[in-house]
Amino acid sequence: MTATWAVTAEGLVKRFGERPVVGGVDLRVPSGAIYGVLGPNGAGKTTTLRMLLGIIEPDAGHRTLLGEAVPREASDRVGYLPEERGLYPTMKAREAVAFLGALRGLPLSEGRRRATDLLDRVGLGHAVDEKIRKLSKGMAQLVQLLGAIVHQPELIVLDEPFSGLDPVNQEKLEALIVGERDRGATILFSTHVMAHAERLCDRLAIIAGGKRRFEGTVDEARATLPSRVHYLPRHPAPGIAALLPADAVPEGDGGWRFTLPDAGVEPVLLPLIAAGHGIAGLTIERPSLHEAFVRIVGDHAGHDRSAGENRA
Ligand SMILES: Nc1ncnc2c1ncn2[C@@H]1O[C@H](COP(=O)(O)OP(=O)(O)OP(=O)(O)O)[C@@H](O)[C@H]1O
Repeated sequence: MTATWAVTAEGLVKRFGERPVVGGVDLRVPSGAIYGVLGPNGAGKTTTLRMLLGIIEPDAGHRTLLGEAVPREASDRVGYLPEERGLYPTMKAREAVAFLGALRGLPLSEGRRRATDLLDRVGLGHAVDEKIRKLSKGMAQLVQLLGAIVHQPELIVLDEPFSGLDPVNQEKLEALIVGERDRGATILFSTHVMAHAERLCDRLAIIAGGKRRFEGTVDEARATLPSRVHYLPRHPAPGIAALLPADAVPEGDGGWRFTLPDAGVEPVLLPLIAAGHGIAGLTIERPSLHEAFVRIVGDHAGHDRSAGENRA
């Protein structure tokens, strides 16, 4: 049966001691989507993923994984890159990938065949017979990631998969994630780097302070902040400020910046043109996901920072 939702969670709660680290998170990850769980350090992303996978039990709430109410029953259909990286240092790269696949039910011979192709795809074809301890940290991380997808799981869960990778390997990983989605898999990954989420996510949730603060598409997240207008008059002259919106501020280049009014920019421009100021330049700047994230988590960042410090 193909579930509409690869993952669902309702009111997930986890306490460590007295402190609720996850305080009632709801999630619905559509099958076949790339879904990002975004949040600052200490927000509760890893704890949430671990509860979804059945690695730890929630103190309250319900979740389903590929339609299973007991997540472990779906484990052969899931691939997982945990936050803690680690492979047997004496194992060779191809063997390590095949071994991780075998843990999820893939025959070793098939795992080795697929491992060779996968390693080639990420530019590690030369390292198939290299021992893990001889690989760089980033290369070993890619090997571990291939081990999470070699059995072609329906759901791939990646905890901060981009951290520790150089820009070239980050691009390879992005391509790999898109390739897996195109194969039909669902990808759920956590990150606090907005650029990857902005490029990859079909949908995303932002959690901070153990609570979900936003759920939707990247565009919907960006639309939580108004767009800004940069207007450069052709003929700046005294009195122009009176024709501009109240929040307009002058810029060093002779232009003005203001919030895009609900009615659009035209009602602002028409009087400026009529008064002879003209238009030498006009840009409507949409907020980035980074800016939306900072605003959405802003109120809760202090709490999350102190939580992160507690752990260190
Ligand atoms: N086993 C544990 N015992 C006690 N506290 C824990 C445990 N695991 C996590 N925490 C605390 O729970 C909070 C959330 O941690 P978690 O790792 O889920 O956050 P995160 O969003 O993944 O953070 P990061 O981006 O820094 O990895 C942190 O304050 C952390 O110290």
